[in-house]
Amino acid sequence: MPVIGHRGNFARFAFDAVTYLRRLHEQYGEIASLVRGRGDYVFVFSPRYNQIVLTEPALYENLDAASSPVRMGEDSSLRRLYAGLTNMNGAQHRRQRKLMGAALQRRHVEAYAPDINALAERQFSGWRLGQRLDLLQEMRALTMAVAVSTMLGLPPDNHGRQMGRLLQDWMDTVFSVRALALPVDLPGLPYHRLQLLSDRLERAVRGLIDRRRAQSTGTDVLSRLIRANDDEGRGLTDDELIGQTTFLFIAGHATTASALTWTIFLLCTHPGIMRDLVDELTGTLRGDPPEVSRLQDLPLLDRVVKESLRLLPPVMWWSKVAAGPVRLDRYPLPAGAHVVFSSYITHRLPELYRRPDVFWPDRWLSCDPTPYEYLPFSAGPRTCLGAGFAMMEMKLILAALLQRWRPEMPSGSRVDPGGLMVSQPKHGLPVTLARTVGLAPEIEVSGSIRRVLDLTGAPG
Ligand code: HEM
Repeated sequence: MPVIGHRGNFARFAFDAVTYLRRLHEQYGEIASLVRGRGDYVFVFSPRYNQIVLTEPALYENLDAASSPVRMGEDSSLRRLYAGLTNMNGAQHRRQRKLMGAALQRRHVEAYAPDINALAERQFSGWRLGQRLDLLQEMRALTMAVAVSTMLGLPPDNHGRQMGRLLQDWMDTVFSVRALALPVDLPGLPYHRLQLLSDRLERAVRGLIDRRRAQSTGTDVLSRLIRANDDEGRGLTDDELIGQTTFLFIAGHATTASALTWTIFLLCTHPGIMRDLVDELTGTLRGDPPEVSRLQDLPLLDRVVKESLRLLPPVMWWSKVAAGPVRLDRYPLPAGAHVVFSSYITHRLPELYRRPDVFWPDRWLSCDPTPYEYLPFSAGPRTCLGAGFAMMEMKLILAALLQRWRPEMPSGSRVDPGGLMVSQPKHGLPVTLARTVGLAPEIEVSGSIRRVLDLTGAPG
């Protein structure tokens, strides 16, 4: 671009990632770079390239403190809070992933189902017929309550809510463009606020770790992490626990809230599928909260969730960094090159998914993609450790919500996908609550969602 050069491309990507990625893919195909002739920012879109980038974590690493755009001091609270599993590599990552994997084993995760059901019930029983609410806000509040309860062992009110707000505030600030653009620690500037917030959050998380250590029997993820030991009998240090606790909270709740919101949006715009799903839920569960063992009796719910994560994946793109000079297929890339891959684009390749822009849960009756063709949770040795948790949480919440309420969007609602990395409707999702019986009306939606969603109906 004139004057601003490649920074212009970067800004276009940052302001509207989906449109930018779509254009790049349409124009250049399965691989493209941010700047013609330079390999320091590269975008890949096909399963073949996804596989190359995701199977060799020693060559394509995750962004750590050194490669992160966030500036942080060597011995700072910000650096310790930032040291979550996703921001480390090599032996350190392998060791800590094993310990986290032990804490997030399936049987431990499934034991959280009654807590999730109770929190969902509490939220949905407070709603009133005809009430208007923003479903995105509601889903955020609910997934945050689930995160503070299951990850940290805190009650959803008072202390839990305060801790949740502090974590959320830190997360919003650390990834804010203003704090990134001007990393100067002077009173009044956003970066200074980030330092103060980091000190406060670190003190709060340390206090929580001390209390959980003293209890020694907790079943929340933090308590299990504290008790986890590697082959040599070594557990995580307090500093390591601070990074992992913060990351687990961040990883777990905004993503799941986004996925739930998009799923409800897709159901509102497809009343026939909503009706079939409500029939399946009420026919099987008869109004009861779903026990985890009954989820296997809800095949349409499974297809709806899978299809929603295909069409509107919460994490639209993710990136890796070349550990040294590498050859990506026939292209030489310098050390430190960023390689962005996008589930969003891969999930819309017509050679993999027929009529890719259509919400069509029944495609999953016969569709069986490889992990590099369907990757809402990434793929390979660094795939999301909470995928099982997220799938269970989404299904439990949807089953509880749709047995009680039918959210209806006002016809003509404007929906624009937004969010830099975690996708969500820019202006929330305003809905009115109707009774679950009967068929929802057909509605028209406007906004840029129309460019990425084909509402003409599933193939016959
Ligand atoms: C719909 C919800 C979620 C989505 C879409 C999602 C997606 C992702 C993605 C794309 C990654 C990056 C993987 C990579 O580096 O290649 C990731 C990593 C991770 N996620 Fe999730 N996630 C979700 C929910 C959760 C939950 C609920 C938890 C915790 C209970 C969780 C824990 C993690 C962890 C620990 C990692 C780091 C793995 C590693 O670096 O080895 N995620 N997730």
